[in-house]
Amino acid sequence: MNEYGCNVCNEEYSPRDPLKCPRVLTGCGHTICHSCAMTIAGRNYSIFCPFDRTSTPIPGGDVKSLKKNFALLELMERIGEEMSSEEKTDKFSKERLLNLECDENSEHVAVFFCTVCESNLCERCSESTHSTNVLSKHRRIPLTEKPAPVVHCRLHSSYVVEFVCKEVSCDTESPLMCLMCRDYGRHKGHYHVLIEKEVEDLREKLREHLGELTRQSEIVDGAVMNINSTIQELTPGEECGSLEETKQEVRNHFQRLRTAIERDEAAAVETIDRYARTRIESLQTQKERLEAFSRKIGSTCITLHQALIMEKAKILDRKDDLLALAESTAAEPTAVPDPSQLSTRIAFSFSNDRKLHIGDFIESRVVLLGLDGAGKTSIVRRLKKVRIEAAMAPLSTSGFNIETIHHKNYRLTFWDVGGLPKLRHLWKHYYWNAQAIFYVIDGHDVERFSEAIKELNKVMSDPLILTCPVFVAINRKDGSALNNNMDALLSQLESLPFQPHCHYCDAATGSGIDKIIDELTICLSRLNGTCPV
Ligand SMILES: Nc1nc2c(ncn2[C@@H]2O[C@H](COP(=O)(O)OP(=O)(O)OP(=O)(O)O)[C@@H](O)[C@H]2O)c(=O)[nH]1
Ligand SMILES: [Mg+2]
Repeated sequence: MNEYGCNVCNEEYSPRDPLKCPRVLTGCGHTICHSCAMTIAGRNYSIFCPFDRTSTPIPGGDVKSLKKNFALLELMERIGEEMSSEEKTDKFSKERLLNLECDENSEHVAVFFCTVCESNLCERCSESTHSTNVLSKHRRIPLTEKPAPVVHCRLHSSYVVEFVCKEVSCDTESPLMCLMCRDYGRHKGHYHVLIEKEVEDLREKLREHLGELTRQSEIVDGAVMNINSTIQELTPGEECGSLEETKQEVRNHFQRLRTAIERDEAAAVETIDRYARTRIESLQTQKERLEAFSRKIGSTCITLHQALIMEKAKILDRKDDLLALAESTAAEPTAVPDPSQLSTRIAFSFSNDRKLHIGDFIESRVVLLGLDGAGKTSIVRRLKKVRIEAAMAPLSTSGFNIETIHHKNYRLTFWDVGGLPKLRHLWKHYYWNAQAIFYVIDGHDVERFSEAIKELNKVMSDPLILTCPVFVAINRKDGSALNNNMDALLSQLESLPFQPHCHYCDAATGSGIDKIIDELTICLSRLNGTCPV
C-alpha cells in the first residue's frame, strides 16, 4: 500500500481526483477515501468506521458533507512538489530507489558500484575514497547496472552455476549445475536449461500469481466492504436500512390484522345488539298481543259474570250473544311462548372468516366440484334423502344447484356446480367465502383420472381457497375398475403439492357419504375453534 493511501481500498489519495479525496470520519478521526465512504455509507445518514465501528453522522446523507483531510492534502501537495523537483535534478533517482547502504557510511544511500573494489558507494564517498591517482582509475558504474552476483557450484567451487537440471530424479536434490556437473559429474547427459531462462520463467509465473492474487484481493476487499455495509444495515438502531424496513413491514402487517380484528369485533358486537333489538321488538309485539287478549278475556269474563246473575228471561234472551262471545274469545289463538322461547341465552359461533353466527347452527358453504358425471348431484341428493330413482337421474347440471343439509350443529349449504368442460372456468366464481371444497372423482372413469387430478390441482392452487380444507370423494366404490386402478389414482393424488383429505363413497348405495360429511364438520370445527355437537 502507498504511504498516503486509503486503508480500505489501498489506493493513493489524490488532491485532484474527487473520488480519491481523503474524508475524515469525525466520530473517530480515521480517514478513508471519498469512494469508499460512498460505498460503506450507501443510502444511510451515518457511516460506521471500517476500523473501529464508531458511527459518524452524514449531514443530509451526502458523503461530500464529510470534512476533507486538509492536512493530508497539503502534505501530499508539498511532497508532490518536492519529488517532482528532485526528479528533475536527481540523475540517480532510480539508484536511490534501491535504497542500498553506502559501504563507507551506512547513513548514506549508495548510487555507484565500484567494479574493482566491489563496493557500493554514495556520490560523496565515491569521490573521497577514489580521489588518489590510482584509485580514480577504478571503473564505477551506476548501481542499477551492477552485474548480478555470481553463484558458485557447491561441488566444483571454482565453477559458476550456469544451468538447471530438468530431470525429475534431480528435482529433490540441488538441480543447479556447473559446466563440470553437466559434462562429467552427476548431471551428465541430463536434460537442462540455462539458469537465466529458468529464473525468467519462474519470474513470469510469479508475476502471473501476483496478478491473480491482486485480483483476488480486490474481490475479497470488495466482499468485506459489502459485508460491512450489510452488517450496518442489519444492525439494530439504524434509522434506515433493511432491518428497520422489514420490521416496519411486519409491524404494518400486524397493525392491519389488529384493525381487521377490531373491525370484526365491532361487527360481531353490533350483530349481537341487532339480534337483541329484533328479539325485543318481536317479544314486545307478542306481549302487546297477549295483553290485548288478556283485556279481551277480562271483559268477556265480566260480561259472563253479569249474565250469571241476570233474570231467567233476560239471560235466555241473550243466550246466543253470550255463547258466541264466550266461544269466540276462547277460540282466539293464544300463542303463548314456551319457556325455551323466552330463554335469554344467545347461541353463537364463529366461522373461519371471524364472522359471528347467531343460532344453534353454524352456517358453512361447501363447494362441490369435479368432472361432469363424477356423481356430485347424486351425492347431494343422497344427502337430502331424495328417492333413489330421483337421486340417480342421469341429468348433467348446466349451472349450479344449491342444497342445504343439517349435520350435527352445522347447516351446510352445498353449491353443486356443473362439471362439463365449458363450465369449469366458472368454478372460481364460487370460491368466495367457501368453508370447504368437496371434490368428486368418478372411480370408474379410469381414462379421465389424469384430467380429474389436473383440474383438482388447478382448484387447489387458487389463492382464494388456500386455507380451505379440500375433501376428495372417490365415488362408485362398488365399481370393479376402481379396485384395479386405485394405486394409479392414489399416486397421482399424492403427487399434488398439498394433500387433500381422501375418502371413498358410493352414491348408488349411499355408503361412505355420511362419514365424509362427518369428517368435514369435524375439520370445520377444528378450524373454527368450535365443537361439533
Ligand atoms: N352406479 C353408480 N352410478 C352413479 C354413482 N354416482 C353417480 N352415478 C351416475 O352417474 C351419472 C352422473 O351423475 P351426476 O351426479 O349427475 O354427476 P355430476 O357430477 O353431477 O355431473 P355434472 O352435473 O355433469 O357435473 C348419473 O346417471 C348417476 O346415476 C355411483 O356411485 N354408482
Ligand atoms: Mg350435477
